[in-house]
Amino acid sequence: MKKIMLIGFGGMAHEVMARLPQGVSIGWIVAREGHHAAIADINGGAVKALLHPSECSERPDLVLECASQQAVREYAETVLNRGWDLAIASTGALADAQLLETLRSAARAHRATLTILSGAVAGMDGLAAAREGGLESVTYVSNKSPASWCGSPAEKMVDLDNVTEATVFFEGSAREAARTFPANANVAATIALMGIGMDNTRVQLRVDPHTTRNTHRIQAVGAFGEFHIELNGNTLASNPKTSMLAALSAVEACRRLVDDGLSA
Ligand SMILES: NC(=O)C1=CN([C@@H]2O[C@H](COP(=O)(O)OP(=O)(O)OC[C@H]3O[C@@H](n4cnc5c(N)ncnc54)[C@H](OP(=O)(O)O)[C@@H]3O)[C@@H](O)[C@H]2O)C=CC1
Ligand SMILES: O=C([O-])CC(=O)C(=O)O
Repeated sequence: MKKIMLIGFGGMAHEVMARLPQGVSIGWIVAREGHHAAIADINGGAVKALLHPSECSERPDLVLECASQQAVREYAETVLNRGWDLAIASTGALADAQLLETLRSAARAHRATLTILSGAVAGMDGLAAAREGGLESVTYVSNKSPASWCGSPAEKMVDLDNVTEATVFFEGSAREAARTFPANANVAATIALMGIGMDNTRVQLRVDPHTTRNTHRIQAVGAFGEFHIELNGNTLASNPKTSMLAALSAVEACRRLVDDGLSA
């Protein structure tokens, strides 16, 4: 049985717990103290609640971050310095070039892997392959409902309650997008990390009162040719900011621990 550590106890973490592949169990959950009683109730006390990964004295088979960019800043280096493999959802934390370098060198030094979950988008394998031949441009457009942008800085850029048609409220680099919208624009950072980088990836963020889905459009142009991907993702019932596919990419990372044979 593979035993993983979850970081976070919100929408994505609950989806992972509900869909955990056979042969994988959750040994530890890093969460704020307010969640510890609920964690202690899972599977008759089989899961240990922690305030920090350093409280764990065993080696998890995988540490899965489903929390926030702040959580990546707080815990990722500790995890990698112990030589534990880490997969992150809050990829926008890596818009901080210094943190990215720190985590890369910790992973190299301790023979751990730092996996960027594909999250809410598809095509990251093709984008990384295209990069090998040279990419000219990568653009990303995110289109979400007002509920998705609620609680984000979008509130100050557009009137979310009264918007009547799809409206662009942000244009800039992936680095700016990921930093400004930490709970909504991790996808911009993921695309940048797999493609032409944080400063060269152009991003447009839109609010659309006529949708309930999170739509991600990627256009990549390079020596390989050109691709356009449009993904219309359903959101989690528990969190309209988060696409179900993002949670499913975390589930798939767990499945890789037990499936051998074919790999994408
Ligand atoms: N790469 C991608 O495509 C995507 C990435 N994401 C990222 O995944 C994250 C999780 O999504 P989701 O589960 O839907 O979000 P939720 O807001 O539903 O849950 C986040 C959980 O993480 C906890 N948390 C946040 N920061 C910390 C911390 N520093 N220490 C301990 N616990 C922490 C929260 O604690 P509390 O309840 O105490 O506040 C909460 O339990 C998002 O914030 C976003 O960064 C999301 C969607 C797509
Ligand atoms: O889940 C999504 O559609 C995207 C998201 O929140 C993010 O990029 O942070």
